[in-house]
Amino acid sequence: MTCPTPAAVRLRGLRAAYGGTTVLTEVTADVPAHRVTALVGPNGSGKSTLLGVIAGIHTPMAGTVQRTHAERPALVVQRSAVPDTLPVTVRDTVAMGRWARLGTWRRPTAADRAVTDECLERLGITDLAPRPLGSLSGGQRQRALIAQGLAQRSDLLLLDEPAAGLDADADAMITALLDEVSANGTTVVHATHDAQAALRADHRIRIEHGRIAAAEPSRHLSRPRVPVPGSRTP
Ligand SMILES: Nc1ncnc2c1ncn2[C@@H]1O[C@H](COP(=O)(O)OP(=O)(O)OP(=O)(O)O)[C@@H](O)[C@H]1O
Repeated sequence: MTCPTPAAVRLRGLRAAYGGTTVLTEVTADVPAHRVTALVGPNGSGKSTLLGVIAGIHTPMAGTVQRTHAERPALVVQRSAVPDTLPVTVRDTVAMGRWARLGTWRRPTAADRAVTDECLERLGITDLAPRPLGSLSGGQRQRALIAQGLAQRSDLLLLDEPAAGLDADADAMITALLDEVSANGTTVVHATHDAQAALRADHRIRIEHGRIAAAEPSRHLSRPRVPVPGSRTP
């Protein structure tokens, strides 16, 4: 199913599997550029797998993923995917978001450190920066992972249930953040079980049993947006 605005990601006839088990079948959909798309569906329907395929970390068995983005996608995983024992601080975790841009040998510049500071601040975790990641609560850790995703400054931001387990204030903050990021030119896709969060998105793709069940724009999609080149902000 396609959407009426320019697509940032075009998925055509995708099939994805783990070992011999197919979990996505004939997935065809478009992700609108510079908008927030909510990926919805029941547990096990294939949302995380599809995010992995879009991010390029899960290779599909068939079909194509066409991305119009210039930059490597930023994927924010669920906090449960990060081991408690990882011996890094919150600042290290967020700074890792800069690694893809740094390359192997370059040291972080003042600009890289400024982006890290900005993302810590944006997620309200500056005071947690020196703490080991493993010592944080689930919600605090989730914020750190989102800050890491923002620090990549990618034009395609993918998030797997970013607000799961967050309190109401943090949930509202994440929603506002995703809107702000997309308004500044980044394409956002987030998997969610939150019906309200899905309704607030510009566009929704519903997956059931590994197949696209529906793709529907909201009224917001006709809202004019003027992305400002180079001004993607956390
Ligand atoms: N690493 C894996 N190895 C084998 N099977 C997997 C793996 N990861 C996911 N699966 C299976 O693939 C299917 C889709 O899982 P996926 O995590 O993509 O669903 P989801 O919609 O994100 O679920 P949830 O809402 O519970 O997070 C499920 O049947 C799941 O059991």
